[in-house]
Amino acid sequence: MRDSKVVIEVKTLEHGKGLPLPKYETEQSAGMDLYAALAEGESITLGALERAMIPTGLAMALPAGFEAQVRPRSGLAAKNGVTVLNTPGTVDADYRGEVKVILVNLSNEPFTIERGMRIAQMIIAPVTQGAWAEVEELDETARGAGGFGSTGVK
Ligand SMILES: O=c1ccn([C@H]2C[C@H](O)[C@@H](COP(=O)(O)OP(=O)(O)OP(=O)(O)O)O2)c(=O)[nH]1
Ligand SMILES: [Mg+2]
Repeated sequence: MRDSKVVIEVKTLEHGKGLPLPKYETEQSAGMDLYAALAEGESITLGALERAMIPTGLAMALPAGFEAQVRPRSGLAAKNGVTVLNTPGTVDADYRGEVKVILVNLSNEPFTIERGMRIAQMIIAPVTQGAWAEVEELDETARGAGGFGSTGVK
């Protein structure tokens, strides 16, 4: 395990004040849990198949060459059917707005989100940008144009 961590400038927005900064729950956790920065006493209830953008109260400046991925928490998915609609959400290094989590309730039971709930997790990952090299013909391979189950299921 690398012992150095990527330093991320973070700004706590007014409605995020009083909530802890996201942290790694165990020494080698890949993700930091994101807190719902709803107002005290405010709640959002998602009915079946409903979605909402949940504020985290945080804005950040990732170093160039990194992204943050917003991913579901498995506990919420397994127990409540609640997941991140656009998973993995992409936070670009040049984004300076508030990080938000698009939650969707895929269960038949209503699910209520309150301030301070850990609703998703954020993974910091390196980014590789591609550059096109346009050609008339691509090289031949054994797979060729086969895909979408061309090798079978078993
Ligand atoms: O789960 C997410 C996904 C995105 N974002 C923010 C950060 C990201 O940098 C920006 C744009 O995201 P994306 O490129 O996925 O959305 P888009 O629909 O393509 O919007 P845009 O046209 O602004 O790029 O929105 C979040 O806060 N949470
Ligand atoms: Mg985009």
